Amino acid sequence: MRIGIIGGNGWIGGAVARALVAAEVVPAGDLTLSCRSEPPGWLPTAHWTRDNQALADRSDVVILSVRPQDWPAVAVAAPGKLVVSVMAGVTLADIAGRVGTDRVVRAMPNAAADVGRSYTPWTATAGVTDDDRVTVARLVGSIGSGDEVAGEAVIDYMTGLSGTGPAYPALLAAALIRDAVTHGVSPEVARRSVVAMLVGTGRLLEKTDEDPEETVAEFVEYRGVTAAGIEAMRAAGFDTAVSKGLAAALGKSLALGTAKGPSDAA
Ligand SMILES: NC(=O)c1ccc[n+]([C@@H]2O[C@H](COP(=O)([O-])OP(=O)(O)OC[C@H]3O[C@@H](n4cnc5c(N)ncnc54)[C@H](O)[C@@H]3O)[C@@H](O)[C@H]2O)c1
Ligand code: PRO
Repeated sequence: MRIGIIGGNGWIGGAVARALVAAEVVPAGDLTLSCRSEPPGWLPTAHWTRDNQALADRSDVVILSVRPQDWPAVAVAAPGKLVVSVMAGVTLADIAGRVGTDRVVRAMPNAAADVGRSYTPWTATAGVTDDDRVTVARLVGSIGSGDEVAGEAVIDYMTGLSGTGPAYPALLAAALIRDAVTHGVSPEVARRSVVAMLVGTGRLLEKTDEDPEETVAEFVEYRGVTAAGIEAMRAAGFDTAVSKGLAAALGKSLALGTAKGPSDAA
């Protein structure tokens, strides 16, 4: 199987490229990566090109990883081939029509792909075969875990949820660290303690399979220090702020699908 990544020099395209080779889904020589400028120097044995049509012609699977705003300028035909898009907002029908195939998948990874911990939901057109699903599961498995989900509405929503990857936990972490530092904790200790909290939380939730709602309830029922913190955060609008943030992210995700013009101008 030969794989091509349009936008292979980007944040996500590059992470996927390195993961595919590391997981031995494809040898570097069978990987084609397109970029708009000089090849960056990593994966030197992959085939680098500026010609997206040449990339599609020498690949069995084409991954689309340009920003949604740059998609209208990508002219590429991959008739009948499996095309996997990671682009926010851009629809299956748009891709199928432009590329000329009925085998299209929309997958939504996140930046933890860089450390093999992306959660990547995906959905497929009716033309996607059982063999294609096995291929997509291998692609997704190389950067972490994922699930096939029912329809594009779920992908559009998940773009603003799991697609944001480390962003919301980092937002919480930054607020926690800022507050700790204003209370006299050294920045190094604040950062180390908060990162340990995030990693520890992830590992605990994974290990116990506990619903986070139960974790919160357990601490609230304990009626101690943590309960006081949780209740004050909720009274100050924590849940509302999260809902509003997710609604804004969904709105942007839908709007990006109809975005026009180069990302540089966005
Ligand atoms: N960054 C994320 O966390 C994230 C998460 C999920 C999905 N995505 C999606 O992944 C896609 C890529 O995002 P990114 O963050 O990697 O962006 P990026 O800007 O880092 O990478 C995009 C790459 O595409 C290149 N490019 C643009 N037009 C091109 C063309 N015509 N031919 C070849 N290369 C071209 C750019 O030069 C750039 O290197 C986007 O559609 C985005 O919605 C990103
Ligand atoms: N990260 C990209 C963005 O912020 C796409 C989904 C999440 O647009």
